[in-house]
Amino acid sequence: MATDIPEHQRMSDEEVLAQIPTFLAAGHETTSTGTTWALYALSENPQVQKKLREELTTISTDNPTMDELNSLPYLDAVVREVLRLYPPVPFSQRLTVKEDVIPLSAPVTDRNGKVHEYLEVPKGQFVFLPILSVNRDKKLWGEDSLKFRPERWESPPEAASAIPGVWGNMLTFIGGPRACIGYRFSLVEMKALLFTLVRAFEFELGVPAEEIGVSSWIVQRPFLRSNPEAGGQLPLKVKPVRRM
Ligand code: HEM
Repeated sequence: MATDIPEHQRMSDEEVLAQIPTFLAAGHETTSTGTTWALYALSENPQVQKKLREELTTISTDNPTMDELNSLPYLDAVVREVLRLYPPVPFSQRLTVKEDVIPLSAPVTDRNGKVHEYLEVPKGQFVFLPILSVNRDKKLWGEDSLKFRPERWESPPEAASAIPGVWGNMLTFIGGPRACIGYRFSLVEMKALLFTLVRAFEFELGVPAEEIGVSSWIVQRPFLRSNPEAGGQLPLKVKPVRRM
């Protein structure tokens, strides 16, 4: 236990141990799945993979520092685009603890034709947070919102800046006081993994793209449509990169 902080702020061994399942579920599954989707997107977009590899080989060490990883603009754009298009946590929800009013940026018409300038929510109401839908919304991201295009981060659309996410104008890590506490760590972790993998190997899908489905529960993962019982998987062909 840390002795350099006041006693009332110290955590007991029991409290520290109780964090482990959270960190395994919230920290490991999400980042590993995000990296899996990055390899999927790079396999489906060989020209992006090539451009990324060219940038990664400008660094002379195999063990870059965090600052070196963060200095690579195309790696940053690739990670942003992966986490926009394939957010590992596709949705969440909240339960209102008191009656409230949700302001709207523009009026909405409900299925009965009634126009709402704002939404009234009663106490005890579940509110669905559509992370994936907001990250892919054509009204926010443009007509090519479903396309994997890291170059969009050179000038992100004005409309997306209104998304109240804690990071990157997207809802991938949610926003507000209960946003993801591990997002900075996971970003640099994904960058470090991609740095090492993409410098060393070329990736191609090991099955036709139509074979790959998306299973979505808390974390969304790829699976094989011909073998859903086997659970999450992404077969890839991996070849060592030949350095001249
Ligand atoms: C790509 C990787 C990650 C994604 C997409 C992600 C996503 C999220 C999301 C969406 C939430 C909000 C869930 C909700 O309240 O409904 C969340 C919360 C949380 N995340 Fe992450 N996360 C990632 C990585 C990490 C890492 C690496 C850690 C820890 C090392 C972590 C720890 C947590 C914790 C403890 C919370 C709960 C925060 C709270 O309720 O106050 N996450 N994460």
